[in-house]
Amino acid sequence: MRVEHQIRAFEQVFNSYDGTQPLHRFLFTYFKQHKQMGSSDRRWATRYIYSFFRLGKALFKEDLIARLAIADFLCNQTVSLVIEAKLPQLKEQVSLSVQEKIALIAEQYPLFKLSDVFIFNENLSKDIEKQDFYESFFIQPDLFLRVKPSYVAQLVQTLKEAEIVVEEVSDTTLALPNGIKLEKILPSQKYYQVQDLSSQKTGNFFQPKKWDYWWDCCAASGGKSLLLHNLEPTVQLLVSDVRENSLNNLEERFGEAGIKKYQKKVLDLLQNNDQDLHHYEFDGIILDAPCSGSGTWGRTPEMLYYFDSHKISYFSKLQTSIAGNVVKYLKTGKPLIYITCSVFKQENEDVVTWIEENLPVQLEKMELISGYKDKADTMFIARFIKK
Ligand SMILES: C[S@@+](CC[C@H](N)C(=O)[O-])C[C@H]1O[C@@H](n2cnc3c(N)ncnc32)[C@H](O)[C@@H]1O
Repeated sequence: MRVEHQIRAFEQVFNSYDGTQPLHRFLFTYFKQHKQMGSSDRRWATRYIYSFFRLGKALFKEDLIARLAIADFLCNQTVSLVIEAKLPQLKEQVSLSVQEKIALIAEQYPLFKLSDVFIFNENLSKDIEKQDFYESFFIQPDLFLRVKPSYVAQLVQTLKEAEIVVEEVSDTTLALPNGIKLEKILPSQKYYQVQDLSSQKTGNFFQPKKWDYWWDCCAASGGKSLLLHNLEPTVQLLVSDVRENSLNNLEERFGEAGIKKYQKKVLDLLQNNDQDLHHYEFDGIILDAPCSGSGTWGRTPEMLYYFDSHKISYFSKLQTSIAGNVVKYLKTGKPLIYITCSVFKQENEDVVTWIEENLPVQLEKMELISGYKDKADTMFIARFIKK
């Protein structure tokens, strides 16, 4: 009976969700509207729906609940009622590694193809190691903190006292399991920022100089600006975004981090902004471009199921247009940092080629930051120098 109850709850969630909003937001509203679901019901429905989407389009023609059982088996280290009911022959193997479990599923379901987990294969950036990348979808990424070095020990102790498993990835980075209510354990963000490991690594490309004037032109809530400030606190900053809301969040985060001196503008970079910017000349521009976000789908696996590949060329056009509109405000000899959290060639290498061919800059270096190996996001970064 209980397994049928869980399956019914899963089916109702699955049938009510159409992929138009992020799954976590949908679930928040859904559970509010279905008050009869107790905390255990909510927990199981959440585990099942997330596991289900992590399977992407693999075994698409199989029965829905058989796919749920397979997905739940691949994504979790503990047995569920659905695994017991639908895959009883594998329930003893649930704590094996993802690779071993994939091999077992492939043995029992000859039509299983790992590449169907991520069906947008032909579009991948060239440095993605496909096998590792596909396998990464069955493991939930970690939550990463960027911490001021002198506060690492203190933070680690507080987290351990709260019985959180914490890994010191570097002398400024901590990794925690996802789903922790961090604001309850570490309420002040004065000494740390939540920032993905790969996003932290983009800082290696910035190389700011003392008293430089930089523009973070797609700043959103300021992740890259905070990183830049951390690397070189004397840098003067202009932050802009088309969304005023995001800049309000930025203001709050900057306040908490103690950054007071910066300029902020709401700018649509698809428009001509000369009226606002004609006298500006920057020593560095960070273009953390709007993109498909495909390097972050380990956190939003519903996208494996609902993403429409036509959007890739839409983003690619947006990226080249924005690049074309910002480069003129860069001083000669100074860097343009182009960043995406995408795994698609059209948003990464192809945009780099377009920029090199059409704008007065020269590529210095580029890199795919393969977060899929580190339970982190996958990102792409290129550093150009203005000619
Ligand atoms: C990847 S996010 C930036 C993330 C941010 N840099 C960080 O580290 O947290 C891309 C941003 O580009 C902004 N954007 C999209 N279209 C834009 C446009 N036409 N002009 C300016 N900003 C735009 C979005 O609002 C979004 O905040």
